[in-house]
Amino acid sequence: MQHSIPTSTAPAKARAPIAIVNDPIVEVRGVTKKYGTSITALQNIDISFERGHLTSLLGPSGCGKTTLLKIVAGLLEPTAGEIRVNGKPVTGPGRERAFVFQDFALMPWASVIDNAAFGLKMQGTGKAEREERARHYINEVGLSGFEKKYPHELSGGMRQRVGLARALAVNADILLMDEPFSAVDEQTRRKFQEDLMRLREVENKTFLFVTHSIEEAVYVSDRIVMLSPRPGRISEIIDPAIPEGITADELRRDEAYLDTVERIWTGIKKYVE
Ligand SMILES: Nc1ncnc2c1ncn2[C@@H]1O[C@H](COP(=O)(O)OP(=O)(O)OP(=O)(O)O)[C@@H](O)[C@H]1O
Repeated sequence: MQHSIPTSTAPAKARAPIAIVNDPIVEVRGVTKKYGTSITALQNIDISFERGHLTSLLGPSGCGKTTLLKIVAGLLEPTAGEIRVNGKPVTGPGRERAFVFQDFALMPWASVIDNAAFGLKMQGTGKAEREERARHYINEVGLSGFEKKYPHELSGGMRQRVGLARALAVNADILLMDEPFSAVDEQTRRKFQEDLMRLREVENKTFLFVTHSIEEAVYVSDRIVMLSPRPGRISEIIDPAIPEGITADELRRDEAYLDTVERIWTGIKKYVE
């Protein structure tokens, strides 16, 4: 794991916290998003995301996590401000960004390989090449042998892996994941978290990841961006600095881990009735 930056920053009252980023791949500049006239989902968000890192967006329900992810994906337009990816303004979805939906958005009538190859097909990649790439990533996410199966023949965890294979196959640099683990059981979730961290190392991707789970965020993230609601703003930035090579069991007893989980919970609980 690559938790290189020490735990940092204190909650700022007057100004939003600023994260130090050496090599930004995504820059969010002064982004405000209003829905209609009465809902300000995000207000003046400034944040950069480090290339090759896994950053989690965490915060109470309704603080704008999904809205921010969709704006970065180019699926939603900000009311004010802009997003830059590799220094270029975002005007819509792009090849360098892949969105992994909460429900994995698989096509029920298509086999695993066709689902995994779907993004490539949309990009106009020829059949032979897209099947080869899809097979490679099906193998990478541990689904070899299931190429000809259909989504209804798979468990929730397996469907999720197909969604991830599809996102990896288009070779996007940035994977935007909206609560990718919410629909699977705890055991599958843990296995998948480990796989995700391995993939990040092997594939050298940048992950932006929305989660509701504090423990998950602290476990998998290089950096956690905490949002507060009404209107959504950045309230705190935390770099968990979990020791490298630690097992899941050791982690749950690790003092730094427990302190970070507690600190985040203290920040969130005032919003939870
Ligand atoms: N299409 C929409 N129209 C109107 N309001 C919306 C729309 N989408 C989101 N909102 C509102 O904007 C705010 C932020 O929503 P968003 O889904 O981004 O939050 P979230 O932090 O991802 O929430 P959750 O954790 O519950 O998924 C909420 O108050 C939500 O009700």
